[in-house]
Amino acid sequence: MAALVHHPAFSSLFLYPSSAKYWHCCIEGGPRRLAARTKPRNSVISRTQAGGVIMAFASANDNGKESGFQKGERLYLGMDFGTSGARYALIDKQGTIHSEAKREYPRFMVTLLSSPEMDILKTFLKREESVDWARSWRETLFSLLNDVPVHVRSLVASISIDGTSATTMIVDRWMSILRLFTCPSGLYLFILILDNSSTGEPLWRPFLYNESCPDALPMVKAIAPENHTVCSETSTLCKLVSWWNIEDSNKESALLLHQADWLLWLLHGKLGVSDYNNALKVGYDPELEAYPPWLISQPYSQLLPCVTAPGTSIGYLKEEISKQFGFPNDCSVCTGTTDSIAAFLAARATQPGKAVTSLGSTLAIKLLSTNRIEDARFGVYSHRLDDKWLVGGASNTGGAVLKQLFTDEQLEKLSEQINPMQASPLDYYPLKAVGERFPVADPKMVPRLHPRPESDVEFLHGMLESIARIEGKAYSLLKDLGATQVEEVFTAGGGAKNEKWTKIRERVLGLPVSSATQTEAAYGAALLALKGAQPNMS
Ligand SMILES: Nc1ncnc2c1ncn2[C@@H]1O[C@H](COP(=O)(O)OP(=O)(O)O)[C@@H](O)[C@H]1O
Ligand SMILES: O=C(CO)[C@H](O)[C@H](O)COP(=O)(O)O
Repeated sequence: MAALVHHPAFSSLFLYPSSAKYWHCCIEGGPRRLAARTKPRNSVISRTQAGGVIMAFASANDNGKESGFQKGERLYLGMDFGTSGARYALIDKQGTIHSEAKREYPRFMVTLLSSPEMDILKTFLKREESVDWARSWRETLFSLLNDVPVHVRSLVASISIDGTSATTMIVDRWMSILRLFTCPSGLYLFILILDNSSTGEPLWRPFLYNESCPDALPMVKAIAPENHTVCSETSTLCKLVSWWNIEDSNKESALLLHQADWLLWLLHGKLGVSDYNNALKVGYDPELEAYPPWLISQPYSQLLPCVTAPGTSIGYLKEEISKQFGFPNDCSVCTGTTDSIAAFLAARATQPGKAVTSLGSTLAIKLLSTNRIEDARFGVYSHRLDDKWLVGGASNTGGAVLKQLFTDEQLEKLSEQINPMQASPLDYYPLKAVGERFPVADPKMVPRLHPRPESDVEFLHGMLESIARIEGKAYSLLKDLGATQVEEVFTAGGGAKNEKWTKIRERVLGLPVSSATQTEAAYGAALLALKGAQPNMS
């Protein structure tokens, strides 16, 4: 579909794709702020009207600057767009946190209008409506920018963002304008003018991190090396091929971006830039620092973004945004990474053998290894971290299953009654839905959550211990595949605060397990912003 605009001056016909052709939005309310705090130096704590939200503002001295900053000191903003919500952390060059906040994603529901394409999408989605994730993430991004205390915004030197891995967006690279001219001879002349003012607007709904595209797997396996990372139904490449096979228009102007890439584009305005962590699952080779020939030779390779290292400065914050929010003109925007890599960076583990388990909505494992391991049969792949490799994978087990069964308060109260030194006899495979990615790559794996005992304490104990056993199997698998032997595990994510779970995991893994000093991925993203600001600082 296109919108037609007649321009009397030229009697020209402007044709441009109307980006709203699919969606009719009904809004359920903006991003709900969960919590925010600024480094409590002479802080004033106040409770907002929304109830349950603590806003802590660092007291400002007379000239409105936060007390305690050296002249010329700068701050670095990291944002984490995780599975259930988004957070920011604002740090200084020593890594001290000066402000942080988190928000839940608003659920903007969209009703799929009927059209030939929509019938395809409805069968694809298997439902009549969907969450407008692009709108939700965009609103949350600007709400979080607005949560940064006004009096420190002018100190922000750089921004970076991490997102969920393999969350894939197909966006419009440019506006294509077809111009019709009437010639003196009465002939019509169509001229296609590709206007490279990038729209960046989604051409399709995002494919989320754990979404499977089994239809594309045979085609991907036919071109990629055996057991390559992309040979998984949830890989970014499978999502791209699935879209390519379904969509019959827009291919010439389409571009693939990951969730973090697209959010960063909203800030820097340069479309088509990614990082080698996010690009891993579309087939980018971080060792070659290039897309491999078997991928470049495919017709859809034209959609692939260019790739650079995480924490690379791409450009300055768009002028209209710096003006609107009061960020400085020299605030740079840097490439990001994935949420579990950001969690690893936050833990600041630098020696091979150290590992980070992210106990968020999912269970993501990252073991620092001197050698690269890759085997899609088990959902194992390696992300590059400078000159080493983060070997691991992401299971669909984790906090999202616990959230279905218990509130955070119940988790806290029930966990207090667990004896972590006693093994639970219950053997579950906690999944929210059918399908597992790692350490068993089985898209048909069925959740096992029964039998449920009378006691909720025993039930939770069984859940926590079963997830710990999956974690243990994962680390044993990495060892069997030749990764550096794990010596110590740090924990990130919402589960890191559960001390009883930590002790259960220590017993099951037979390893020292501790909560990372910084457990939020947003802190890792802030370290990337700090890294990206170094050149500007010199
Ligand atoms: N006390 C607790 N014990 C275990 N898990 C917890 C506890 N509190 C919260 N969680 C879990 O942490 C998860 C949220 O962690 P978070 O890192 O914010 O997730 P994500 O970033 O993946 O959305 C929730 O799924 C919740 O069930
Ligand atoms: O589970 C996830 C969402 O939280 C992601 O899959 C997780 O980020 C693991 O992917 P990667 O190892 O590429 O970071």
